[in-house]
Amino acid sequence: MMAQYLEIKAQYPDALLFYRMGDFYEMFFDDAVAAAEALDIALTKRGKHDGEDIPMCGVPVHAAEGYLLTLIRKGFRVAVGEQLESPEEAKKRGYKAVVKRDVVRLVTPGTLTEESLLEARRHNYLAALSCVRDEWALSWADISTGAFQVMSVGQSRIGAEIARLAPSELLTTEAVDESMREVLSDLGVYPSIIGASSFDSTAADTRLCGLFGVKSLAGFGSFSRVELSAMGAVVDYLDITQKGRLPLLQPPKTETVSRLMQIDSATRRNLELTQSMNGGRAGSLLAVIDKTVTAAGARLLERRISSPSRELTLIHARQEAVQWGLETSIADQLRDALRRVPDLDRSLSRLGLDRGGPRDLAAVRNALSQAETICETLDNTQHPELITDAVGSLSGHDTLLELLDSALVAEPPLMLRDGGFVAPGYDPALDEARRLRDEGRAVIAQMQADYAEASGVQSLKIKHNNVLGYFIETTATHAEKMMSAPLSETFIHRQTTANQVRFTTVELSELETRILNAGNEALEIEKRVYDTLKSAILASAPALSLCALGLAEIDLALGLGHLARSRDWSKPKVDTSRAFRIERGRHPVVEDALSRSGEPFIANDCDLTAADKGASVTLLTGPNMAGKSTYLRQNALIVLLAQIGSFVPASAAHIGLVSQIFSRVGASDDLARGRSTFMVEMVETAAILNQADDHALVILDEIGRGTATYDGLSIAWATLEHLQSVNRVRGLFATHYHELTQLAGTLDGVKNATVSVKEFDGEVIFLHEVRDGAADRSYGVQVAQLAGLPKAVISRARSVLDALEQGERDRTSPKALIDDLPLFSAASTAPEPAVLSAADSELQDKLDELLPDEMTPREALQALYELKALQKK
Ligand SMILES: Nc1ncnc2c1ncn2[C@@H]1O[C@H](COP(=O)(O)OP(=O)(O)OP(=O)(O)O)[C@@H](O)[C@H]1O
Repeated sequence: MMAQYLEIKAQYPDALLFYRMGDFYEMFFDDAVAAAEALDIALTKRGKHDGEDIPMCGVPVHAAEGYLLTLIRKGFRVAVGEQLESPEEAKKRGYKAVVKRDVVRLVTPGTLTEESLLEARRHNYLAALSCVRDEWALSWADISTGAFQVMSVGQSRIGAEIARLAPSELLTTEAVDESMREVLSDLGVYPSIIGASSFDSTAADTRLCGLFGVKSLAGFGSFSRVELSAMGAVVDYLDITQKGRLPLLQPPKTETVSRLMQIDSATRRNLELTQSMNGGRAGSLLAVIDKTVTAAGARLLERRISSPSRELTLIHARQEAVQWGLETSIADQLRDALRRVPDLDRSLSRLGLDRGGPRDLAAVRNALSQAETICETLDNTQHPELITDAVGSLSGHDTLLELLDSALVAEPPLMLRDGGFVAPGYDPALDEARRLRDEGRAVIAQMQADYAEASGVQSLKIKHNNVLGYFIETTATHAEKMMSAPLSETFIHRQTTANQVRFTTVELSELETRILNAGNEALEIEKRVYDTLKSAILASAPALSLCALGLAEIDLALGLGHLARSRDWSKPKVDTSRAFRIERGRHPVVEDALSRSGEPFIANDCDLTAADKGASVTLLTGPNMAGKSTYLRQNALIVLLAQIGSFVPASAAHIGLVSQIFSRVGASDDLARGRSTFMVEMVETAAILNQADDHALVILDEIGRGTATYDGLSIAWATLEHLQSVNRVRGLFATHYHELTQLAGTLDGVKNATVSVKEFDGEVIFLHEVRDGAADRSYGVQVAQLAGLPKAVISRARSVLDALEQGERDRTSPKALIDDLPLFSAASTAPEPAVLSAADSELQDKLDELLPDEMTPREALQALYELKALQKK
């Protein structure tokens, strides 16, 4: 057995080998050590190899999925080695023959299909990155839904595209990995390196034609060599991991960079599109706007947010669909029906890989029957084009639906091997076998009663297990009686356990054979029915995928419509101009968070409309905490929402198509890669200045703050000039360098805006209102006070600030000025006690007790005297 193990393991050096032994998957040697630690299970040993103990650990087959999930999440790949014959079959080949085993599947993060291993509302992409003669292409597939795409991409955009797709697994060759290592590790992507032959473009052509059963791929589009190579690698890897069982992939679709709004990975992170800064879905734009009720609808929304469009007709068509979702009077009825739609895509893919079960058949049936209901509700009226197309895909499945309806019970069991999912009346032979089997069971019950009476042992039971089959069981106290004459003539002893004795009888054995035969027969028939139903479903797979997409499209239109209605969003005007006018815009995520604590969000306008060939940049100054970052982000998000076809959180918006969004918001260290905060900021700024075109939207938040004041100011100054004159972008530039506001007077298309605050009694009150003009100061000290800095530090900071500002006005050098400052005043001021003195609190209590409305003038006067006295004390 060990020889067999080692032979199989040698073929999968990079994966853990799950080696099937009866009801367990066992792991040996280093695999066992690694898995025991990762799974937190006991490490034992079994036998010896080269004189050394063999480490071993194992997981029960019935619970294997949970363990697989943990291992995959921890970055392992698992080769599942199954027994390909029964021990009895093996024995026929000789007493010492080892049961045949082989790997039936390599489980990797990008090739999962199990419901429990996948996140329902997220895609699970397997991607391949290829390079042929300096041309690059990415191909990606989600085998759990069948989506399959390819895209040629310039080398500089690879990082951005991978960030958009966020694949669970990326395939490359050694050479590609070497040249892209820095970009990939920046994104936290560690590729699976596979052989260069998987990327061979000629082999890819043959492989793809074979997969789709066509002579030429021309019918799907024309693909370049590098595109073929990337697609071929995906398919070859699927072939390797699925051991020749290829998933149901849809024909490949080409995606073109120029049709999508380009968003680089830093911007994606900063805007928290599908993930918030802390890595989860909660707190992201996606989480706040997702009102879909099906998993496929949610996945469609994720796809849209990750890649907003730049095609006007498509955006308008999507807007129409959302408008329909908002206005239709039957929205609630439709959403109710959609809620009952199971995940058709994922069931289809499991059936395609022969990894499905009766519940997947039922899922297809339930989805089709809901689709029919929805189709009937929608069929007779006029709809926007997108919805009409979607409705069209819902019908035409009557024959399949009727077949599934008549063949399946309402709620089938999980496992095929348990049987019991075919409806009575569907197959006469099955009904007959089941009748025999069930009658047998009734006879057993009768037999138990008879034996109990004949033996006088009332507690006697007839039971069943997989080792003994049917047997008669009594407690050990009756053993002697049962095993002596006359009872021993009927009851044949089989087994004695700690508390029980087990018997059989000739009659019981005969009955068992009858029941077993009938049961087996029933199961065999059910398996045949399963295969027929599965084939019928797979024969309609392309139409079913379209139906799934149609349902998702309707769900998404209703979801975004619901959002627009419930949050009072409006339909933006999107065209090819260079307009950018947002009235009373809001930040959807911040607004959502504030509304939960009952606080209002202050809406703000934004006008970045640019002249034909010019730029339009607003310089935003204002105190800390006033809402500058929120304002910057909200305008970027509104554009993004507009270009996915959604309504936007504003009372009106007019947006000329944006080609790229860039944002530099907030700073983060990348110490692991030896980059300081300032370095990260400069790398990102460089990317913007080198790439932004005149249809880009750029939002920069406090650029240059990570270095000395004058260095930072100069960099910010030059950056702004470059964006205005060379890139000619529409943009927002938040800064604390008030010196920059002078540029508004000199540079065309640059204007100032500020977020207003009120100062009251030395404290700032944030109004969060953006208005024209420049701020005169940052109120940093006041904000620091709000944050709870000790009073002594605050008052010292105030005097330093006053002196510095005075110095600037008098043109004194800061050095001389600082020399003049009372350097030790902070140290000499004793920190103010944080706790009120006894007299203070007495005074406070007295004040609290007074009720002026209920006092006579005399009482009031008296109280005044008392307060005075207390204050003296
Ligand atoms: N328009 C608004 N309406 C209501 N509350 C707002 C608004 N904008 C911002 N806020 C609140 O103010 C807080 C601070 O906002 P933000 O981080 O945008 O300030 P900032 O000006 O960028 O600050 P800093 O300069 O310190 O980075 C937010 O967390 C939010 O709770």
